[in-house]
Amino acid sequence: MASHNSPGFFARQRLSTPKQSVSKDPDALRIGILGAASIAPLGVIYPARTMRSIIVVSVAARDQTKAKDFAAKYSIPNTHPSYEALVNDPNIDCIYNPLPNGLHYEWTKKALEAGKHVLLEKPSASNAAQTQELFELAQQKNRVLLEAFHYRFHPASIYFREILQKHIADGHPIQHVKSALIVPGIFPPTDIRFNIKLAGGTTMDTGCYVVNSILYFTGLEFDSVDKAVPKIISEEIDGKMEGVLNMKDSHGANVQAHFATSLINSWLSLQTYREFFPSVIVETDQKIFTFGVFLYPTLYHFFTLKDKVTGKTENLPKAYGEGYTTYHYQLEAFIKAVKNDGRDTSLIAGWMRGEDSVLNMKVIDAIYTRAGMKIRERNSDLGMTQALCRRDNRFINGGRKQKGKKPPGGNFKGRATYYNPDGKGSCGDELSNNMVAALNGSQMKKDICGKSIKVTYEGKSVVVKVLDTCPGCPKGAVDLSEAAFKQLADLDKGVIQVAWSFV
Ligand SMILES: NC(=O)C1=CN([C@@H]2O[C@H](COP(=O)(O)OP(=O)(O)OC[C@H]3O[C@@H](n4cnc5c(N)ncnc54)[C@H](OP(=O)(O)O)[C@@H]3O)[C@@H](O)[C@H]2O)C=CC1
Ligand SMILES: O=C1OC[C@@H](O)[C@H](O)[C@H]1O
Repeated sequence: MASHNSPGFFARQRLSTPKQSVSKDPDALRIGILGAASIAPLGVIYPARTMRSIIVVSVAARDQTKAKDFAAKYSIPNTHPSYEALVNDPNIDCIYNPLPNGLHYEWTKKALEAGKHVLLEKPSASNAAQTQELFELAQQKNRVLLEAFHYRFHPASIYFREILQKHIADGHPIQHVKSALIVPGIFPPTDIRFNIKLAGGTTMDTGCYVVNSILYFTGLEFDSVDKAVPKIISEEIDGKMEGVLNMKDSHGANVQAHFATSLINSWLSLQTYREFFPSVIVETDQKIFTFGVFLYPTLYHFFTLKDKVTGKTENLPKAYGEGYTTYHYQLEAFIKAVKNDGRDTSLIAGWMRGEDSVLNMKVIDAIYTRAGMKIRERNSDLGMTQALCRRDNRFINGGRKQKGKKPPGGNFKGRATYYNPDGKGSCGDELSNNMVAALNGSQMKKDICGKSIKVTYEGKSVVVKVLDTCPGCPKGAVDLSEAAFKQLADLDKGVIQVAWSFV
């Protein structure tokens, strides 16, 4: 497993983006790609170039010119005029689905119904009920369906899991787990990750890896979400999520797993997450195992093992294998499963079974519920959800119309969250006073700047000055400074339902 003879950093990067394709076997699997997605080259196109057993035959995009340009750029021989045409092409064996999350269910279902094997990007669907349905259908159709948790197939992940599981089997129970994936704010606000209609949110996007790493490496059983604190950046979109999962070990003992994930951190603030970034830390009665950079082990990774008795930390050898990417090892595993007619995947190291995908989504659903947020829904369900939200908001605001320049009177109800105000708020004032709030975009007006509101929760009240706007917060909502929120509830609660009025 040690990496003494494995390729160095630059050789590994060259292996990630091969320019030429090897020649293909006559019975090579024929795979088509849904959408000219950014992840498609790394996810499938480049790894397929190094394998005789698979050929990328076509891509379909909503706009055919885009599909043709993409095909030309990546030497894909064909395009299809629509997603529908691609999944129904009898000359295609497998489909790669890297569409936005909210379209995973619909197009995977169509592909399975058309008899295709599917490599499906993470997270598998918008919620656990959809995932369950997809895997039932795959079983019914005897097709392979794999959720693309690529990191699991890399030799480094397999090694880390093996040494950890051996230590547990030797009688050392897990006492605590911590997993985090903090991505700096590299995606624009228009990105699919911030679109509720496409089932966005950081818990869906990066959080799904964090949840998966806890389940996969530790083998602990999920019990419940102890706490989930979101940073909501627009309607139902979590830019950050932190919390604790209650897990159980094989003896029924409780173990807490801390998780943290974000899509909006600045590069600088990554420093504060250095101890996590992006890593899995597992503490047993005797040792602390760390797998650093678990998600991108091809780029770089490290393993440390700290002895709690001696306090000594040992660096374990790295495990780059032949130097290929996580996506390469994943595609090899997918091909193996498809070529194995019995569909026995039990011997494929790292394999993500249907029940693992369903559980992963159940944990994500439970995190959203604990955070007081909605679980993600299918695209076509969204019309109804929004209608319900509008009704809720009318109720929250007592049906009052807010006209004119005067700050609205009356009593309001809505969601309160908290943030760390710094610099100037949208009113132009320094937010140095701790007892401040940002009012939701719908109710915030210029002449509200500097007005005080009294916010009440479970018999406790706090008076705060409105100096800022929370554009993405729903009507009725207030985003309180951390200091103000603390006077009403434990920060662990993250989201509370409050009543408030102008004073
Ligand atoms: N495994 C991994 O390492 C990674 C996985 N992912 C996952 O892959 C998926 C795609 O991510 P990414 O490649 O970054 O996303 P992109 O936005 O680059 O690609 C998504 C594709 O979906 C298609 N699409 C169809 N309907 C819509 C719509 N309404 N709005 C926007 N796009 C639409 C577009 O295809 P068209 O060409 O037809 O217009 C677009 O190319 C996500 O599920 C994400 O979680 C993402 C990055 C890394
Ligand atoms: O690998 C990844 O890292 C960044 C994420 O936003 C992306 O969707 C994910 O798959």
